[in-house]
Amino acid sequence: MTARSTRSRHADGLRRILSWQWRFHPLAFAAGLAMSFVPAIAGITLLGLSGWFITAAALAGLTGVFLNVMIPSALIRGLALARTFGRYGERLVTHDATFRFLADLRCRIFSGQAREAGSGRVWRSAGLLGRLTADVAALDGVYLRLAVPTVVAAGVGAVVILACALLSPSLALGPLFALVATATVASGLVRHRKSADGRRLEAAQEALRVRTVDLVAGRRELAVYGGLDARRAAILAADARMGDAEAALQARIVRANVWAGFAAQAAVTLTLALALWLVASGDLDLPRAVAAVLLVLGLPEVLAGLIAGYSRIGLMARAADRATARAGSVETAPQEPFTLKAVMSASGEPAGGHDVLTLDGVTFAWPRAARPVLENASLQISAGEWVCIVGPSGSGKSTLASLASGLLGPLSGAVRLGGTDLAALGEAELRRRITVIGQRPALFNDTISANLRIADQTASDDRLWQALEAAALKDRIARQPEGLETVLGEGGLGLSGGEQRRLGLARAYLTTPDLFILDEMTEGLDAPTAALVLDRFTAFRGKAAVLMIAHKREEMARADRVVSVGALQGRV
Ligand SMILES: Nc1ncnc2c1ncn2[C@@H]1O[C@H](COP(=O)(O)OP(=O)(O)OP(=O)(O)O)[C@@H](O)[C@H]1O
Repeated sequence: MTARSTRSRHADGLRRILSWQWRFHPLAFAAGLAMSFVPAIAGITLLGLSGWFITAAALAGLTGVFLNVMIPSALIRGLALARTFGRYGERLVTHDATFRFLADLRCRIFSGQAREAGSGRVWRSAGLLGRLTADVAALDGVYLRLAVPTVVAAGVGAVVILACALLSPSLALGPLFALVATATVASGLVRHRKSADGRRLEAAQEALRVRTVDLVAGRRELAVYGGLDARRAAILAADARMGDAEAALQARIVRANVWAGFAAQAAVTLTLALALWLVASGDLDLPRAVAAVLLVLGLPEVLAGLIAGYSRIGLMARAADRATARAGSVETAPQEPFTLKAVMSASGEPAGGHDVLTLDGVTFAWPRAARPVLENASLQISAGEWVCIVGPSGSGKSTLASLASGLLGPLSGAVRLGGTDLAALGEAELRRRITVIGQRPALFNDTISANLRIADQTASDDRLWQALEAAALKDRIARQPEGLETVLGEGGLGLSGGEQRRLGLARAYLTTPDLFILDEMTEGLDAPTAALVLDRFTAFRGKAAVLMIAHKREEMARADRVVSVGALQGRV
């Protein structure tokens, strides 16, 4: 990719963020910009007017010339109030505009991401989630630290140049120089925004996050196998890299500030010299000369905001590229609302015939895999039918279960529920009609009842006990002094592995889906418990169809049909 195309891509991300913010909240956007001028103009005018007034009053005192003090002192009080309240109002309005926009953008990015995850193009991970939240946080600067300071610096700079030119045309030179020099420093920051430091900082932050999560999640294995020290060293290395990258970035920011400060002081010196020369030559009176110098003296405060914002433009530009790429798919993706009519016929039967689940010529490959896991796989499961999928380890059984449940989307072919493509079903509808029981249920550091009610917020205690009984766990929980209110440790600590799996089953039993998808349901259970769990599930499932990934004979014995994953793809 050429430097020019990368540059325009970066500019595009930032431009799109700004244009979205304008489109979503035009009033707040414009009001924020307008409000930002109030404290800046009031502050700089206050400085110039005060300088003029103090000098003019002193001269009037010395020479006895009449000076109307009422109007300037009233103006000074008014400007001081305008500056204070203007700054408060500006913060309120610009931050409100930004947070409203970010709330929208966050939803767009996350729903775009969910759609992509559903299409199988990417998969969810803690790293990705961290990146997304960091990107959205970085984007609050696009309006607040780039757009507002740029517009304010240009506007206030023009006002000061005009005011100085009205006092004496040559006095416009100082503020003009300050403005051009600051713009040059800012454009240097824009040119360097793709420097390796920013990318290194992001990479180190990500490594730190992922390694810390890994250490916490895997601390038991690491302690058992003696890997804690190596992990700790890896975290410290990422932390050191982050510190180095941050220091390099800060050094550039400091250099930019030094140059901008130098340029501002040079502009003040130039204005002072010109003003003295004009006073000496009798072309300007002293109060106006002081006013001009103080007007230019107030400019660096306004221009400093610009440099501070542009110092972080690289981080913002990369965040904007990633965010717009993700949220962009939401803009273009068809947002067909789910309608019950589209799926069910008047009789309540699935509209597409008697099949509950249809896989039609499904092909799927994991990113970066040499070849597809599944190629042209087809399967039909009728209402109430129990189908077992078997196959050697790594043949793609769990991948098939994820495709059938809509957690992954096929690269080609179609997966349909009751005749409707899964992609066309709303997420809530999909989860209501399909219940997935995976190999390892996610259990939270909360009470047993709260862990169960994830599946149904409104379930009564009686229903929870029924579900626990169906999962062969009722007696075990009833023995706990706190019963349903027993608090589990992180990841279900306090229950054995088999009990944790059965609690996952009990949670699934709070749903009434058309299709259960079971991935090695009785894995890790002893033979009598596995038989009990299968008996209870058989009684519990009612008319729901079942797609079961199975390794055990006892599981296959319950099925109406046993199909190998190879046979689904026409390989027997
Ligand atoms: N998230 C993933 N990213 C990349 N490749 C994956 C991912 N999950 C699975 N695979 C690969 O896809 C192939 C099929 O995996 P899958 O888990 O579907 O097999 P399986 O038949 O369920 O195996 P097992 O019986 O051992 O659970 C394997 O080669 C595996 O390495």
